[in-house]
Amino acid sequence: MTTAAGLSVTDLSWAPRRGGTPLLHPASFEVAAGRVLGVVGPNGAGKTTLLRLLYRFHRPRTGTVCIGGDDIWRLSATDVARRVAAVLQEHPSDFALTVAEIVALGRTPHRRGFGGAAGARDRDIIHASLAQLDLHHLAHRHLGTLSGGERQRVMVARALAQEPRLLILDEPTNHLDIRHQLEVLDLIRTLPLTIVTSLHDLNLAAGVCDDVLLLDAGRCVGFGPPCDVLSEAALSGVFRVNARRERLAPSNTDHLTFHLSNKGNPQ
Ligand SMILES: Nc1ncnc2c1ncn2[C@@H]1O[C@H](COP(=O)(O)OP(=O)(O)OP(=O)(O)O)[C@@H](O)[C@H]1O
Repeated sequence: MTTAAGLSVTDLSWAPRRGGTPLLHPASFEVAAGRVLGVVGPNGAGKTTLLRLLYRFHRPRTGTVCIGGDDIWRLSATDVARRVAAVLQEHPSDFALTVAEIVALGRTPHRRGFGGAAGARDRDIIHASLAQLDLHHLAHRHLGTLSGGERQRVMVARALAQEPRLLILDEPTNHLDIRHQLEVLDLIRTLPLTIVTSLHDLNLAAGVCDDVLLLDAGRCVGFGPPCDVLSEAALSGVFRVNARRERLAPSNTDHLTFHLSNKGNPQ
């Protein structure tokens, strides 16, 4: 049984070239073990760049990323893979592998030596991961024959099979119909892991995340509970729209709506 690990980010910045313009300006924040952080912001704000730093794809220009108290650049790649799993927007192109084979790849960091045989525990975990994402009926299908939404669920199942302590998700609801969006978000809420997820849908972010981090042109301009960070003023400024927070009846919940500034604001 894995346990969630806290994430601690200190003065983290990144630029593609030494001396180049930073795509992420120094940012510091903490995510306590078991919490869900949503990363939001307009296209090109730096969400994917930040996530890539968290799963050790980019080496920081400045600062550190600590998971469970350890700097990820002081750990081996295998140790990082035992702590962090990432579900990315781009899917692997090994279309000839079956769904079960792709999910089994999630066990790789836990095997002794590459190519080590799967044991009973590996098989149990693969089975449970397929079940959690409702994939058993697709287990023997080749990835290349699946729809975009089915592939997305396979990638989440592979990440769960990795038994990470921190799960990174880049737009996990992409390609998913409303039912599967709700199922993946429900799963996110119930997993006993620390989760960092980018989300474009700000109402989904407000509904599923404990905290949100708002990025604008590579700068962290807000961090905290959704009701504080996703204010009308902040969203209107960052997304250059008129953002309104409205109260829905009869559910009595908040809902954000957006209008282009030059088109007036329906009352
Ligand atoms: N390796 C790179 N070299 C140069 N520019 C890059 C590199 N990676 C990202 N960028 C640029 O950095 C900016 C932020 O990109 P990023 O993918 O992090 O944004 P994002 O917030 O995830 O955007 P979206 O919502 O469109 O997915 C973009 O302008 C992008 O073109």
